[in-house]
Amino acid sequence: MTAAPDTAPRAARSLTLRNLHKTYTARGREPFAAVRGIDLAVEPGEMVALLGPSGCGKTTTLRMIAGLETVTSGEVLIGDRAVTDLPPGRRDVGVGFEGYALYPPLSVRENLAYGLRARRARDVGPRVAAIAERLEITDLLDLRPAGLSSGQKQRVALARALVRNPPVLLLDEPLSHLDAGQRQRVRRELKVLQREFGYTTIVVTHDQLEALSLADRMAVMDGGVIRQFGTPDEVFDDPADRFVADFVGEPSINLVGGTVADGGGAVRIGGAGTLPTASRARAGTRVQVGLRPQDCELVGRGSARPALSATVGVFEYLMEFGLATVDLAGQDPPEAGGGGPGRFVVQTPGGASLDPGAPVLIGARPEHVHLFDPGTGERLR
Ligand SMILES: Nc1ncnc2c1ncn2[C@@H]1O[C@H](COP(=O)(O)OP(=O)(O)OP(=O)(O)O)[C@@H](O)[C@H]1O
Repeated sequence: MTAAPDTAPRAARSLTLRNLHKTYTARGREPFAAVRGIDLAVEPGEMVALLGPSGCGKTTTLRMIAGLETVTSGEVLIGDRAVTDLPPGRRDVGVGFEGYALYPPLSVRENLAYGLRARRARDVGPRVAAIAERLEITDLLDLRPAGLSSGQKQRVALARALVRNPPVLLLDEPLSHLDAGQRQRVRRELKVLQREFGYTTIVVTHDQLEALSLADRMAVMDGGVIRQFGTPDEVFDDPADRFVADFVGEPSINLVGGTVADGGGAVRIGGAGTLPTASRARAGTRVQVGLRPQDCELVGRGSARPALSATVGVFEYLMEFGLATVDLAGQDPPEAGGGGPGRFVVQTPGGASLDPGAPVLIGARPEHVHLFDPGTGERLR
């Protein structure tokens, strides 16, 4: 009987986190709860991005999954096997972390082959050559790590994580040191490899575009908890709260104070006018209104649609689309230099151009007008 070749896709495994906590305790310092109860169910072969501001606990979470950090409480399961207390080498995960040791005395080729040899894999040479080709590091194979740039080291670290076809792959900012062109190519290759081999993948990133383009679903974290877990579309179009609405999206969502209009279904924004909303918040409720630049629609004068009156401040032409910064009518003047309370950014279709000083009317579809509690940031549905 012939054994299956080493390069065959491995049966994908699920990855489950159950009420995961991490409290750092250092002598002479207050204990610090970096991760405060994370539940996450990643499907076999799925790619999930952990996204969130610096210090929100992304790397700590990844390190606990890898076994590089002890777990204060909770469970990590790969498939149905609890791995919480296993050392990293027995978890069957591939790790591509920044600065995760490449062995300095070994060449890049030997670094890539090392893990395969340790597992008595076959076809070591061809497998190393194949992954090197795909990550554009063939010409680096005979160099030692010390002679590599940070971008080159990053691609070698990624190749080393991928060459084993691990059932679970953990990546921390895998493309951060690459230049724009290379980042795009390696990102695409990573996605192709992931589809081909079916590794269940968690990728930590600061970069929203990276998260959007790579991930099947994303978990938006803040303060050691997951605020929302969903597809990029769900998170963008249906944010769980103001934090998620504000963190995800480029340019940022417009936020302005308003009051739910008589009869509901619309929200009044000072003297600027009203917008329709799908929220069922009660008439008279004071709210914060969120509307994405991409969801703003320019309304023709004389239209009966509810809309906000504004004046164009600046217009930036960005080829495929334009960005107009407008001042809403009847609002407090915006703070000097920054987006004040009455300032909106409006994305316009390519080809359209708006002159500074021009009056405009901004409308939106009701489902795009999100209302939040001004104090807690909770979504008012
Ligand atoms: N070994 C440690 N001892 C004490 N506190 C730590 C330790 N490692 C991390 N922290 C703290 O835990 C919090 C979460 O850190 P973590 O590195 O997980 O965040 P992150 O979301 O990955 O941030 P970044 O995007 O900046 O890497 C931070 O406030 C950090 O200062």
